[in-house]
Amino acid sequence: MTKILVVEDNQKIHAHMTALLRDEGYDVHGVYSAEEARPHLLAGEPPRLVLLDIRLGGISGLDLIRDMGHTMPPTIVISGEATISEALEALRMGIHDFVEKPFSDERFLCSVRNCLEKIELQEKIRQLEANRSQSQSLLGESPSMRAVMHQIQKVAPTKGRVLITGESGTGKELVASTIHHLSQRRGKPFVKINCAAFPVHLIEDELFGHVKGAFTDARQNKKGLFEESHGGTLFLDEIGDMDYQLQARLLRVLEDGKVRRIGDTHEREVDVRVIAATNQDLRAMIDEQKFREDLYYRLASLPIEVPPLRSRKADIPLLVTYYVSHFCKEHQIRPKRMGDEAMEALQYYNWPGNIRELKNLCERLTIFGGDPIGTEDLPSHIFAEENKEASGLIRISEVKPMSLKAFKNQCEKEFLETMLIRTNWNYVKVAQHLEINRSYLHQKITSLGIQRKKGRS
Ligand SMILES: Nc1ncnc2c1ncn2[C@@H]1O[C@H](COP(=O)(O)OP(=O)(O)OP(=O)(O)O)[C@@H](O)[C@H]1O
Repeated sequence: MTKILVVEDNQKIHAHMTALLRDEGYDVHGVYSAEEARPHLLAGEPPRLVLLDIRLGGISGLDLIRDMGHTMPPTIVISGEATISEALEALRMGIHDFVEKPFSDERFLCSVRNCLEKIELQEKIRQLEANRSQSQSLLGESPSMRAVMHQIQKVAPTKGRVLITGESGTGKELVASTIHHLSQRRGKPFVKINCAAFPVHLIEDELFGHVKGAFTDARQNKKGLFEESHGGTLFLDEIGDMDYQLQARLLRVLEDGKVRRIGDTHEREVDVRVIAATNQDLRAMIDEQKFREDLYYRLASLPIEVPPLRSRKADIPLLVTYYVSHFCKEHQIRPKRMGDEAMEALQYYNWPGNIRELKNLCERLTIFGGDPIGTEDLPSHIFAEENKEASGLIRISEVKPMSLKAFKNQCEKEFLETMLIRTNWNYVKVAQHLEINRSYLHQKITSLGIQRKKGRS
C-alpha cells in the first residue's frame, strides 16, 4: 500500500485529509508538527508522499523541507496562509504541488494522484536506466507491445531467423538488437547493414568482402560483414530493397552457411544468425516478382510484427517521459516535464513517423520548450484534425473467427486495459471517462480477468 504522511496541525483539516486518503486505499500516517514528522521521514521506509502544512506549531513546513534537503520525499504543500514568497520558495525547493486551503476534495485527491503517478513514472525510468544493458531499452506496456516482448523472449534463445516487419520508426532495429542482447550470442558482434542505403555492388562488397585484385579498387583483401559478424548476429535492414540477383547470393549463404569473397575461389564457413527487417509487404513483392519466395521462407521462419505507435497510444506517456528525461540529461538541461495538457495532445496525435518522430520531437521540446512543456510549445501539426486518430485497438481485419460474445469480451478487455495503463491504473479517472461507477468498473476488471503487471506498486 502506498504510504502517505500528513503533517497538519489543524485537527479538523487533519481528520478530513486522512479520512479522504484512507477511503482511497492509501496507508496514511498523520502527525501534527514538523518535529513529529522527522522520525517518519528518516525511517527505513519513508513515506512515498508528504502532505505538508506550512504554518505549524513549532518548526515551519518550509524549514522542515530545507533541513531535510535532498532526503525530503516528494511533497505537496497544503496551506491557507502562505505568502507568495513562501509559495515561490517552496516551489523552488522542488515541491510537487501547492494546494491552497480551503480545497475541494476533488482538487486535493487529484493533486495526490498526479503526484504519485509522476513519482511512479520517474522511478520506472530510473529503474530502466539502471537495468540498461544495451544502449536503449525497448519501452512499452501496451498489450500489443507486451506481445512483441513475449515473442522476443521466445525467439531470442533459439537459432531461428527472424523477420521483423512494421512501419518506419516503430523500433524494428531496436527489436533486432534486443533479440541479440538476450541471446547466447550477446558477447559477439551485432552488425547491421541498410540494404537500401548503397548501390548494389557496394552492398555485395559489404556483405561478402573481396580479395585483392578482384576489381580495380580492390587493393587489399577485405572481410565482408558475414565474416565480421561470425558468432554473432547480422541485421539486414530494409531487406525489401535488396537487388533481386543479390537475393540469390544471400539465399546460398543462408542455405550453406558459407561465404565466398568477391574474386575468391574458396568458401569460408560462417556461424551467423540473420535477422532481417522491412517496412514493405514482401508477399506482395513476391507476387510482383520483386522478392524471391525461397528467400522469404528462409528469412521469415520467426516473424515479428512491430505495431505502429498510433495503435498503442497507451505507451505514449512512458515514452515521452523517458525521452524528455533522457534529453535533459544528454543536453545538461535542468530536469523538466511534459505538462498534462501537452501530454494529452500528444496522445491524440497519430504519429506517422512512429517512435522516431516522438523521440525527435521530445528532443526539440526539451531544448526549446518551457517547464513544464506546454501545449504552446507543441508544433501546430500535432493539433491538425487530419493527424488525430482514436486509439486503434483491435484490428477488425485481423480478428480470428470467434463468437460475438468472445469478441465483445476481447474488445472490452483491450479497451479497459488500455485506459487503465493510460491513467496509470487510476480507477476514478477510468470510471469517469467510461461514465460508469467504480464498483461496476471493479466488477468488469475481475470478470474480464484483467491484472496489473507485477513489479508496480
Ligand atoms: N519501444 C521503444 N522504446 C524506446 N525507444 C524506441 C522504441 N522503439 C523505437 N525506439 C527508438 O526510436 C528510434 C527508431 O527506432 P528504430 O530505428 O529501431 O526503428 P525502425 O523501425 O528500425 O526504423 P526504419 O524502418 O526507419 O529503419 C530509435 O532511436 C529507437 O531507439
